[in-house]
Amino acid sequence: MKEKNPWHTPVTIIITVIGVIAIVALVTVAVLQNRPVPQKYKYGIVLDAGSSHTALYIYQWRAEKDNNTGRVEQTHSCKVKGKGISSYASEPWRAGESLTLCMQEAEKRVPHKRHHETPLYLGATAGMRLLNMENSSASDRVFQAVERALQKFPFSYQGARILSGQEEGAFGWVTVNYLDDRLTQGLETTGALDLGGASTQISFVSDNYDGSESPSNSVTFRLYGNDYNLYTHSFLCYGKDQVLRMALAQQTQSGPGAILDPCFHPGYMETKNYSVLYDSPCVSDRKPQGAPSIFNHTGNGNFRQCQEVVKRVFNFSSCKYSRCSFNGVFQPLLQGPFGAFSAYYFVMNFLNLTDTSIPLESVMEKLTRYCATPWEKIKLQHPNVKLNYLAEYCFSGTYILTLLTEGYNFTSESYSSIKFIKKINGSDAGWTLGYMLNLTNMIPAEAPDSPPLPHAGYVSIVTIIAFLLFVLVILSLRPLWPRCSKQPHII
Ligand SMILES: Nc1ccn([C@@H]2O[C@H](COP(=O)(O)OP(=O)(O)O)[C@@H](O)[C@H]2O)c(=O)n1
Ligand SMILES: [Ca+2]
Repeated sequence: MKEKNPWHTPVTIIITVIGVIAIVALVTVAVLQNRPVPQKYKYGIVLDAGSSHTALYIYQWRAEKDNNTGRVEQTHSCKVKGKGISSYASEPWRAGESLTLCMQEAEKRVPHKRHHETPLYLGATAGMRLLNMENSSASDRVFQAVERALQKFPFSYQGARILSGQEEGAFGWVTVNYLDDRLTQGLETTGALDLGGASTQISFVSDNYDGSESPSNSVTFRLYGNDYNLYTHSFLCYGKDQVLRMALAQQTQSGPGAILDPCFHPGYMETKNYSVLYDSPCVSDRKPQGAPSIFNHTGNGNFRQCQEVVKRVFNFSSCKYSRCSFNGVFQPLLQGPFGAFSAYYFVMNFLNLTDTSIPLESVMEKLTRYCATPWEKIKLQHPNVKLNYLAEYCFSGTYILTLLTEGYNFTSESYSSIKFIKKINGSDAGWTLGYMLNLTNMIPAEAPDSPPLPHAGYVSIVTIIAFLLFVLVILSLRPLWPRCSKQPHII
């Protein structure tokens, strides 16, 4: 005769209730914890204070993905009216004032409730490097004025500073490879060529370069679990505007008063001021003594002769390393592909020469014809281009080809591995994005753990496991189930 255990029914009920609560709790946690957050963007603003002008860039990324794969993108850019901040050395307040319009635009573009958390950076490049060398208190005053102007805005101001040449080169390289999604994939990287008005940068990874030969040219990164040993060099004074000064300064040495310049079109003639020409540390030591205050600058449009003039701004005489580019600067063996941006793009795009599948020899022939075209004809062909910019494209194109081939040792073959680019996937190529990614720690050293399952899959699996657990609990309680609860007990 079996005696009924008085605990059977209550225990079963309690365990079942606890089980159900636990399962409901588990599923709820699973659903809530891994649920995609409603889409929310974060923003960052970088001002690129270049030697010739300042530009503002706004970047945005999804808040929940900031530590994940490359999805920071440029949403807006604003070109500051007027010249670069270094040109306001004698009236610094105007440097600050010049930024106002673009900053007001940024205030409208970034959603109001994100203003306070949006970091704002200003990075200055070669124009401020030169001003700082020439007159450091003037450069301090420019920064103070800029700082005062930027702090009036509601963003999270993170400072204004001069980037080193290495930083400028390395962050340009990070930007190009980030936008191409080469870093997360561990793919072969793209070298970066940046041409500014006052300096130029070359940065690339070369397999047979370990950084020991010239440590100052070496930058190491660990990004997404991969180590990179980057070669980078910034040539101060080798931006296209300063090289033009150097080329002119060199030609005035042969006799003051007039220059017949092969880098300018036949028929071009302007009266220029020596003091303006020599007002830069890149050329100031070459100023001839007792020269007249003005000179006649006349063009004769000859690419080959222009190339000879440009070659003279490079010094190839000594190299204490295994190999050099120019001016005794170490450069390992070139390893492509390369992306060439900023003035490289603007100039080659104007000249219709961005297609590098055209052989280098044909590019040179085209430039020869362009340089030889009379100035009057050039003006008629481009009525909307400002004349002082228009006059310089023959020189700038010649400088670019000479820098690449004679300076960096690109050959007819390796020239075709260069792409002249402005944007990659909607964002401008340049140092600004890499700079911001670095300062906001948005590129992790190690590859981020990718979720093993998307959210829906995760919820389904937890639900199935919970259900199985439930069944298991119920079955395990079977021995405790009252056998014949509906039958009258037989005593
Ligand atoms: N639409 C444009 C914009 C800039 N540029 C040139 O691109 C260069 C930009 O240099 P930058 O102001 O960034 O100067 P750095 O401080 O980088 O040396 C200048 O030589 C400008 O004249 C151009 O040729 N066309
Ligand atoms: Ca620049």
